[in-house]
Amino acid sequence: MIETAGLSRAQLRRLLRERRRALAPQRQRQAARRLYRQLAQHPLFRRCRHVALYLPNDGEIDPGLLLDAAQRRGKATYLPVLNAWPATRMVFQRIHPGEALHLNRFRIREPRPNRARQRKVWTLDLLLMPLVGFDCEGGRLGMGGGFYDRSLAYRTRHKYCRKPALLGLAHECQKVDRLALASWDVPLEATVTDKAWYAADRKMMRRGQLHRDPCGACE
Ligand SMILES: Nc1nc2c(c(=O)[nH]1)N(C=O)[C@@H](CNc1ccc(C(=O)N[C@@H](CCC(=O)O)C(=O)O)cc1)CN2
Ligand SMILES: Nc1ncnc2c1ncn2[C@@H]1O[C@H](COP(=O)(O)OP(=O)(O)OP(=O)(O)O)[C@@H](O)[C@H]1O
Repeated sequence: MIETAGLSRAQLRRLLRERRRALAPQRQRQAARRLYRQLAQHPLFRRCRHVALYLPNDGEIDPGLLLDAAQRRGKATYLPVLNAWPATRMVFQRIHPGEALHLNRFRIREPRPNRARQRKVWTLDLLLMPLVGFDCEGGRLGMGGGFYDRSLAYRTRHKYCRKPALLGLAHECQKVDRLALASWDVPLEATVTDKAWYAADRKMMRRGQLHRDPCGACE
């Protein structure tokens, strides 16, 4: 496991991105299958009706099998869509199997913006987030654009809001000893890797319940 002491967020991001990009295609496929096995039968995934995922980029662990399973099971599936530059907003838009995609400004595939198919993030049940790095306490390091942080900023105002459940997805080799929380960081309920679940509240997590109380303002 990487020790973060003495490393800046930028240095850590570079190191961890190199690590995940270095995984051979066969290792990536194996990790994706293992990730699927970790999550597909978990109550948080089984019960969710509206789930946002991502299409893998830059060596990220691939949630494609979960996307297929969610669609087969009749769940509504969403992908992140960036608003046109210079806007810094990211929204979640429903995606159907076989839908045409284009490349966004970071060359990540996403659906063409269509307001009618977008859903407010706090009305989703489950958000599966791509991680660059993570710790065992819900700490998360992303690509550094602040897109997920800004989308989730409402959670710092409504601390007891439990929607959506936030699960980070990562390769095991992206685990670090400790990530300092910035004031805008929203902790994850858990991170799921190809090997294990890392949750601050393990018992609740196994039962598929979240440790937060419902927030009336956000229901
Ligand atoms: N698969 C996936 N989709 C996603 C995200 C993600 O992390 N993974 N995002 C999560 O936020 C958003 C895109 N965020 C990004 C933020 C920064 C960079 C970035 O720094 N990219 C370049 C350098 C910048 C450039 O080309 O202008 C790089 O690769 O270094 C990429 C994506 C939306 N979609
Ligand atoms: N709620 C917010 N409002 C405005 N700016 C924000 C907010 N949250 C984060 N940011 C900005 O986003 C930038 C990136 O933050 P950080 O380094 O934590 O990225 P990250 O968590 O790795 O990225 P991401 O959220 O895209 O996965 C920071 O410079 C911060 O100022």
